[in-house]
Formats: sequence, C-alpha cells, structure tokens
Amino acid sequence: MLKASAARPLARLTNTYRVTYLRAICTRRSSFPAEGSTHLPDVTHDDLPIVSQDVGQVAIGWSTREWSRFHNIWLRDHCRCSKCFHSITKQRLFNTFDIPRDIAPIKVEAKANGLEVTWPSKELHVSVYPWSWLQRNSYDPPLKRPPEFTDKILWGSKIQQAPPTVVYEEIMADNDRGLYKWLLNIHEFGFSFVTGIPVTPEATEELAQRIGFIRETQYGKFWDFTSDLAKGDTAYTTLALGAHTDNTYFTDPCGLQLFHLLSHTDGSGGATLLVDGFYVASIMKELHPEAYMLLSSVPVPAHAAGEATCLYSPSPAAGYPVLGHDPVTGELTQVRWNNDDRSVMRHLAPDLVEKWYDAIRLWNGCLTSADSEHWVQLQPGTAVVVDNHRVLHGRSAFDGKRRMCGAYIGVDEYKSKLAVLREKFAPDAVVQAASAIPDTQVDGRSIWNPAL
Ligand SMILES: C[N+](C)(C)CCCC[C@H](N)C(=O)O
Ligand SMILES: O=C(O)CCC(=O)C(=O)O
Repeated sequence: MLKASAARPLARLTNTYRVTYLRAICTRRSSFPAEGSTHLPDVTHDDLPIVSQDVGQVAIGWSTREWSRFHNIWLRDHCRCSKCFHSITKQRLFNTFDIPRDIAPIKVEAKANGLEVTWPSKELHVSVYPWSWLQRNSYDPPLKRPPEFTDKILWGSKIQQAPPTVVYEEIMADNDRGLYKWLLNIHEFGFSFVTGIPVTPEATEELAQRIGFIRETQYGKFWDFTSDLAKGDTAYTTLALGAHTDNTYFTDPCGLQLFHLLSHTDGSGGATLLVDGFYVASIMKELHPEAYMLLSSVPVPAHAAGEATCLYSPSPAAGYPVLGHDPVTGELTQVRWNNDDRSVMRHLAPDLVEKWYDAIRLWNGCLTSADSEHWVQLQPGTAVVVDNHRVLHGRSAFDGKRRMCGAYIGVDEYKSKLAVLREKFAPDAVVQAASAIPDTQVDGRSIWNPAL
C-alpha cells in the first residue's frame, strides 16, 4: 500500500514525468479550462448574436452574459472559403504565414448563416463562420459542448447479463446499419460479440474487413493459429494468459483485435477472459490515487523477441505508462498492460521501485477480482472483438486441439470507419446547422465537420 511518505519521491516524479497535470487528473482537479463553464446558447435567426471588433480580436455576444472572443489571426487562419480551403480534399489552400501578424478585419457582421468577416486584401475577401461552429470551437471561454459522442459504459463481471452482441448477417448487410451498431458497441463497451458467423477463416476475415484493412504484423495478416508455437509467442501454446492488451512492444498498439474460435476437439479449457481496463482504472483512481498516478506516469518497456527475424520494442525505448491520458482533457484514453511482455524496468528512480511494484500489485488485484473478470467460453460461430486500447483479454489453459482465427485492425482505421458511419447515421449538430450555408457539403462531407 502506498504511504503518505511517498510524497517526497513523488515530488521527484513530478519533475521527471511532468506529473503536474497527472496529479490534476488523479485528484480530479483540472488545470485545463473548465469545460462547460459557459452554457451553449441557442442562436436562432430572430436574435442574432452581437459582434464587435476588439483589439486583435472579434467578440461575439451570445447573450448578455455569454461572450466569446476569437483572435483575428485565428479567424483568418480558419477561413473555409473555396480559395482558402479545398472543398473536396478538405485541405488548407492558402499560406498561413502570409497572414500579417496584426491582421484586422475591415468589418464584421452578424448574418443569418453566421459571422461574416471582410478582410483587407487586393480583391474582396469575405469569410463566413457558422454560429454553431464558432460555439463548438470557442476557446475564450470554452463553451459547454454537447457530448462529442455517446459516452463509454464501464462494466464489470455483471456484463455477462447482457453482453453487447450483433448478428453477422446484420453487419454484412450493405446498408451499414449493423456495422454501425457493431462499432457503436465497441465504442461504448470496448468489446462486442458477433454471432451467426460461418465457421470459416474466410468469413471471419471478410467480417474483420468490414471495419477496415487488417493490420499486418510479425504474426501475419489474418491469423489462423493453434498451440504449435508456429510463432514465438505463448499465444501459440496451451498456457493460460492473464488479462493483457496486445502489442505493448509496438509504439502504436493495434486498435481492435478479433477472435473467432473455429474448433476445439479432444480437450477442454481455453475460455476467454475480458476485463474493462477503464472500469478497473476508475476503481484504482478512487481507492488508490497515488498508485493510479504511478501507473499513469512510469513508462513500462516491452519487447516481442520470440521470432528470430524480429526484435520489437517501442519508441521511445522506455515505453509508455500503463494508463495513458489525453494531454488536453486529462481523460483516460489507453490501457497498455502485458506483464509477460514487459522488459527490464531500468528507468525507475530507486526510491520508486517498491512503490511501483506496490502499484502494479494493486492494479493486478483489481484486474483479477471477481467483480472485474468476465469469462466466456467462445463457441464456433461467435467471435469477440475487443478495443485493445481499453479492454484486456486473456484465456484459461487448455488441452486438446484448439483452432483460433482473427485479426488486428489499426486504431485509426477503426476510428475512421466509426466517424464515417456517424456522418451517415448520426450527423453532427454543427454540420446540420451549417448545412444551410451553400457549398458546405461536398462529396457528402461538410467542410464544417468537427473532425477537420
Ligand atoms: C497474433 N496473435 C493475436 C495470435 C498472437 C499475438 C501475440 C500476443 C502478444 N504476446 C501480445 O501481447 O501482443
Ligand atoms: O487464444 C486465445 O484465446 C487468446 C490469445 C491471446 O490472448 C492473444 O493472442 O493475444
């Protein structure tokens, strides 16, 4: 258990690992502008905001109490007229560095479609910024934003009462509705089962490719494996594997991992373990904040060295902390944990060694608790996909002949497909509001898409 006396070594940790903002995370005190400090006002055409020019800035009065200020250079840099922004490729066309540092509008006007700014230039140059886009991107102050997307649903062992599941046929249907449901499951729960899959590697590979192209690694592209050590990894044995995330030895661990048990004969065991790393991290943050901070700041080196032709370790070589956070919002964004693949802990300050081992002991205790573990015996025809940045997986030991197939999908491919399906099935409020402005929707994608 970490004692108060850990404060002194942690002070050194503060310097070494820039723990200042991490400390804010652990004590739930954000050093970031408090999101939601201002309510998102509702702009309707009959009460346009008040706009005015300040020194170097444009001020927008959403209501008597709520104002936003945008720097002139920021507004000019974000012009999305057809001369400044390629409406098909969605790339910036003009040279940001041609903007005079002290640029100031000739005039600013509140129009039904948004803020209209006329800039000094040889030929008339007018920029239009939709009100909803300005509200979404207000930075001075940040305005309360509707939830970017559906929230994550943290779960423990009780998930077995209603595990997220989609039927194969739905996913494979051309209308993409089943595919969207599947990816929403993964976004919300960090995993999803798929039932009704033809029990072949070919059908399973086709299923994986509905999300995006398969991520090839030293284990091959689409894997069809058994306990024959065909590859130099304990996954290719009958051994039990504790809860882990894959690819801790890669700088960029895969985003999704799909497993489909094709057969298991002449033996038993080989049950699949799922643990919601975000759920377990939330418990650690509440019960063991100092341990949480260590797991969030001490880098953990890892390697994959079982193949003569490969010797993987991440960049930087020190690796990454078990718990990764968004440097802007401070939210937990990634769990990286595979104690079997962990390399020599050569970066620990001497007086942190025991504290770090205490921290991972607490972490392991929470991971392996009955409240966290969801065990399931996969059957041929049912696959499981896990978000490898959140959900840990493992398996019990087994004997007999066990054939498992599956694939990795890169995290960016997964998030890109989900974003494209969102455009189709759950268009963003800003995009909807801006669609009234002509020429903003090109090739089915708005130039005001919040992802740009
Ligand atoms: C390719 N397949 C998934 C079968 C095996 C992957 C090897 C697992 C490795 N120890 C890791 O944690 O990344
Ligand atoms: O064989 C299994 O069920 C899972 C193996 C595993 O954990 C892995 O390949 O990362």
